[in-house]
Amino acid sequence: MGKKRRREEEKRSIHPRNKYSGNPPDFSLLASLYPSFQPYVFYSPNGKPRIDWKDFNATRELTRVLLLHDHSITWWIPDGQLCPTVPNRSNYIHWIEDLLSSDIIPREDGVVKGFDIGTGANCIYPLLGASLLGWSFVGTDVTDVALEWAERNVKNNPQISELIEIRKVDFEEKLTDEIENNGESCMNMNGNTTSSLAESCSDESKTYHGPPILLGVVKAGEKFDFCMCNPPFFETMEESGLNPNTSCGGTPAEMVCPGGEQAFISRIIQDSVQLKQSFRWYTSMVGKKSSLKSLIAKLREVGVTVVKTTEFVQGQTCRWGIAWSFVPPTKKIISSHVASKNVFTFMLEGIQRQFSAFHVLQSVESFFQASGASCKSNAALFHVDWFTLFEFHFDDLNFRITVFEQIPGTLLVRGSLKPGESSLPGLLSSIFQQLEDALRKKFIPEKVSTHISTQIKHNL
Ligand SMILES: C[S@@+](CC[C@H](N)C(=O)[O-])C[C@H]1O[C@@H](n2cnc3c(N)ncnc32)[C@H](O)[C@@H]1O
Repeated sequence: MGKKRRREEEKRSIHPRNKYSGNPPDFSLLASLYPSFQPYVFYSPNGKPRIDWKDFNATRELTRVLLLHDHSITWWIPDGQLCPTVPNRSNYIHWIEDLLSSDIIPREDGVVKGFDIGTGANCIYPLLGASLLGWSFVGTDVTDVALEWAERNVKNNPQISELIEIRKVDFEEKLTDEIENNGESCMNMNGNTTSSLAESCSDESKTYHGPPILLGVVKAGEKFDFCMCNPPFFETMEESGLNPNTSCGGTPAEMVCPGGEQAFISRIIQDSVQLKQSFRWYTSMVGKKSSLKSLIAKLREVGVTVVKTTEFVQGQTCRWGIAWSFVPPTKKIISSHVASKNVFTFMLEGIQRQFSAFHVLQSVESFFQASGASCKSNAALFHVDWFTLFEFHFDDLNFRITVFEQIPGTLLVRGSLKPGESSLPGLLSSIFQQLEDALRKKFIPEKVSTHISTQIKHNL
């Protein structure tokens, strides 16, 4: 990879507020300051300090010294437990920070309260969130080793320990319920997947049968600003492609769950439907793009008000973040027709749920075809931050219509002249008005349409 490309990759992979953005860990400096790190550092022929990323002891020691040096956190995990990379994990924290400070949903003041699903022995998110941003956390887990070490990691940091509660997911009772209601569960009492049970669950491979995640763990009346989760991504250890004893560690209890991430996050979605606004934002990491797409489809079905996604590039791997909310979005009253000389836009709000951006695009196409124009549609692929982009060209006028899906039920329709074109803006404006009328008529129930246009009138 060329230098320029590598720099671009690095830029893409790290959040601008991340401590390590433009300032990667200096192994040489760390080795000189922390003698215990020294044995893991070697120098490549060009004199660059390196560590062996396949050596669990090296990655664990790096995490330990980074947390100590840059965050004043005292930290440790036992052999084989999942070892987090500090810069990567910080990206997720900063993304949540962005969500909380955006005005997508109304902001709230006060100490931010987070809920870390499956905090692990490493307890990385609460430790980072509390030390970087002063957030308070409930961190949950199911395994004894995770709970014991998460507690230790909190207690060893008295400067933030008041901010973090480690909560055991009490699933013995629930397990009994599950057995009564659903037959067998796929987890044993220590949160490990037992192979015979896992096999017996394979028929319902995408259904989660494990311990509770949010419902039954969140206490009555509790409110959180967000939940976050680095879920067990895989259905089997083979799928994870990881040897539990190498590199960044990861035991089956940490990496695997029957049905994989799809089942695990689907349960979070199910729980969120019950808990609704007990959380302002529900979020999770997602490991596969295919899961991301079907999770977004599920979210549409359950009627969330907002969905956001992001991409986390982590070395060779790419992960996604998904966030949703049931809090009504901050209403942005946008003038029905914002027109510059060459760009025309309007919002379609309150679209009936059975219609997607794709249906709107098809109608745009039919609208132009009906008037004899020749057009070519191009459904481009799904993008970061969940807007779906479709383009098509109205050849004679060299006009492009783009339909952006902003949040479920709200689309932005944008029409623009191709760069360098100076066609007849008056004509375009009139065509665009007719298009808006046709789309409103087709996709927006009359009541909503009247309500929105009244609001627009009052706010102009
Ligand atoms: C991939 S690890 C993530 C650990 C840590 N958060 C990190 O990012 O490195 C997933 C964790 O979820 C835990 N877990 C599995 N099922 C759970 C449940 N129902 N509730 C809470 N934690 C669970 C596992 O024990 C494991 O520690």
